[in-house]
Amino acid sequence: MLQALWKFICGFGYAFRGIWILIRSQRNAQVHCLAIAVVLFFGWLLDINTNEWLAVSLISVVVLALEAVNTAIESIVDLVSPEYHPLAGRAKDVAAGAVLIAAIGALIIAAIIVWPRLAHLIAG
Ligand SMILES: Nc1ncnc2c1ncn2[C@@H]1O[C@H](COP(=O)(O)OP(=O)(O)OP(=O)(O)O)[C@@H](O)[C@H]1O
Repeated sequence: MLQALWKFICGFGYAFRGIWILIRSQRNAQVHCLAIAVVLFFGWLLDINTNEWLAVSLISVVVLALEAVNTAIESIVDLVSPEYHPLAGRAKDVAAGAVLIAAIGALIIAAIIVWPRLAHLIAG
């Protein structure tokens, strides 16, 4: 029982180490973190409502989580296929595409939240 609990706690340690590796080594993950900080600041500044906070939080987590999966896929591909192989390239491109899809979704959500306020401001 105690051993199972210790294994469970160690699992968290490995996961936090993974997050640390992601943020320390990946420029894109650092950019995403900065973008999330900017979004949180503007969310506070624009006083967005609960549903908008939910959308912003969810898409931010999805982008960062996909960046982590993309980084893991890149590492595995580099391990098993250090030489050029079309399938290795395909795996990396599709993984990067997943991050891009989420990032485009984040931009669309940001536009949906900001646009009405901007239009209101412009209309005076
Ligand atoms: N082993 C390989 N075989 C075929 N194509 C590859 C291979 N490694 C990389 N590529 C191609 O080069 C592109 C860039 O690969 P790279 O390893 O630099 O990934 P990256 O996404 O730029 O990584 P990072 O975010 O760490 O800079 C890939 O998306 C893929 O198209």
